[in-house]
Amino acid sequence: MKILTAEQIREIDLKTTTYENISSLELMKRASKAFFDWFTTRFTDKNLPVSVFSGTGNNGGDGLVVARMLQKSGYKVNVFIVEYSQHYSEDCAHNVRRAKVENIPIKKITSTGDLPSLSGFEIIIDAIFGTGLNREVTGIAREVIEKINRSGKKIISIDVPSGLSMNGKTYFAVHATETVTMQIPKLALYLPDNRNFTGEVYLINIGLNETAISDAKTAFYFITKQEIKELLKPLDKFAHKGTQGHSLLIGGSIGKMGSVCLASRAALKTGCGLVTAYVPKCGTSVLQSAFPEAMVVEDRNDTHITGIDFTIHPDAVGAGVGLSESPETQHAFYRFLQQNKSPLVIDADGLNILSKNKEWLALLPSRTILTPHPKELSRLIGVWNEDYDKIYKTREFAKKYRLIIVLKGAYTLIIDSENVYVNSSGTPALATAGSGDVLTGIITSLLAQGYEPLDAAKAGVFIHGLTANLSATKIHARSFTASDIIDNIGNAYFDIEK
Ligand SMILES: NC(=O)C1=CN([C@@H]2O[C@H](COP(=O)(O)OP(=O)(O)OC[C@H]3O[C@@H](n4cnc5c(N)ncnc54)[C@H](O)[C@@H]3O)[C@@H](O)[C@H]2O)[C@@H](O)CC1
Ligand SMILES: Nc1ncnc2c1ncn2[C@@H]1O[C@H](COP(=O)(O)OP(=O)(O)O)[C@@H](O)[C@H]1O
Ligand SMILES: [K+]
Repeated sequence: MKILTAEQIREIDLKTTTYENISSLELMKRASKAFFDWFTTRFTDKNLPVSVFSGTGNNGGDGLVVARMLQKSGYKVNVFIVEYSQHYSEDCAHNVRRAKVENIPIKKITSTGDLPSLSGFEIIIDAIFGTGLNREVTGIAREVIEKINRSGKKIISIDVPSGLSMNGKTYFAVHATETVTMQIPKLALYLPDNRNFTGEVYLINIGLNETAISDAKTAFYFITKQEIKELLKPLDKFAHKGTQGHSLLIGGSIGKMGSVCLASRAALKTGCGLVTAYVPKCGTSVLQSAFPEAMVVEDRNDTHITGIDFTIHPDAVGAGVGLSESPETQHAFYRFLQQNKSPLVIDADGLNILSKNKEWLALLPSRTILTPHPKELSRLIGVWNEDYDKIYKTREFAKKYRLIIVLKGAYTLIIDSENVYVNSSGTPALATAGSGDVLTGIITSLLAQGYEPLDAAKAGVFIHGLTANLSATKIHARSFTASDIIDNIGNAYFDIEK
């Protein structure tokens, strides 16, 4: 699904009205009805008093239509018009008149003295600014937003939290508890710098014209379940373990063998036919008792890897989990990179070793997948000022070395030399020890099964996150573990193929 800019969305709004021969007012009604449907499903108690804060643009217009629909269906609604400008958009002005006719209590806020008490309200609907914001919020709008943010009430933002910048760092905006955005994902809603503004983000379909959307050009995408469903390969009736791919996981050192166990088990549960772990001697019995399905190739050294020598021919290699950064291990890793021809995933200490020896990046096969968390990424590319800067620097880095970067986080980003994909699955339950090791195993397995590296990264990250969504009502987020991710990979496949 495309992520688009405010300008592109404006153009799609316009094309929708032209292609479908409807007025902009009609489109506003469609959008507001979609929000109303979401809201009335989410808040079924009509006695909860609702206040709608609307601006004077089309986002304010949406708020006014929503207020009318809510009052009509029995909710107690008050509207406050934040008059930051005396210029009203045509559709907003029309809906102010309609709201007055329908006797909705409306109060204008033009100066500090007009600020209302919020104590009588349970829910605040924020329709002050949408994607039309083009400068920092000042004056009365700022005062209102400060007051809303201090209220401690539930704040539901229409389209975007008012004040959120669509193309740069945001310093001041509504702190929404939930944001209900109109059909098209906006990048700003998924960036960690904005986590205090957006709250939980929901996408609602407002019936924008599909041709208009498909005409828009972008380098940013939001990964959906449907896309992952389309890229998964069917299981061949005559499949046998030799046709399903062989994953090799290289890693582990004394005290850190669990990481390789997790990655190897995740690889097998993701569906490759064979899994081999390459570990130091101390790891062999750990692996073979914890995970009998895996084969083990043993390093000559006891505590950490000192020479990566094997005779098997893996279809994909995942290297780095629990590896350690001892000088002998670094040297072994270097020699491995010089000889390796298999598709490759590198995580954890594998990334740290590369950060210390950046010239080795040139040895990586084209489309190698690196899976850093933000700290590991900064060791590779240096520091960044804010999220947009981080994304552009990462894309440059991916381009320079022809890599695919999986930047882990709440909305994991998959970045190659051209495009940026935002993952849509996952919950904070995934913030648990070994979660990243499991991801490495999943992606390595998909690579071994013959998926293109970008598809393996996208599907792997989505499946990993989905295990947490599917377990949300069965395992409390606080007690969800990396092993629970592995145990739910099958359920994730079921859910995607549904
Ligand atoms: N065609 C329509 O009627 C549709 C309307 N939609 C809604 O329309 C919104 C966009 O509406 P608009 O483009 O009218 O803009 P907004 O309602 O987001 O912005 C309000 C107005 O304030 C002005 N402004 C911008 N920054 C300001 C600042 N810091 N201080 C004071 N004034 C400022 C702008 O010139 C703009 O006219 C979307 O977010 C969405 O909610 C869409 O949902 C669906 C289609
Ligand atoms: N709040 C969150 N929401 C969704 N996913 C998360 C969240 N926190 C962490 N994750 C995911 O969990 C994994 C953690 O990986 P990593 O930091 O390498 O952990 P570890 O080193 O413990 O294995 C990543 O895939 C990341 O995207
Ligand atoms: K808003």
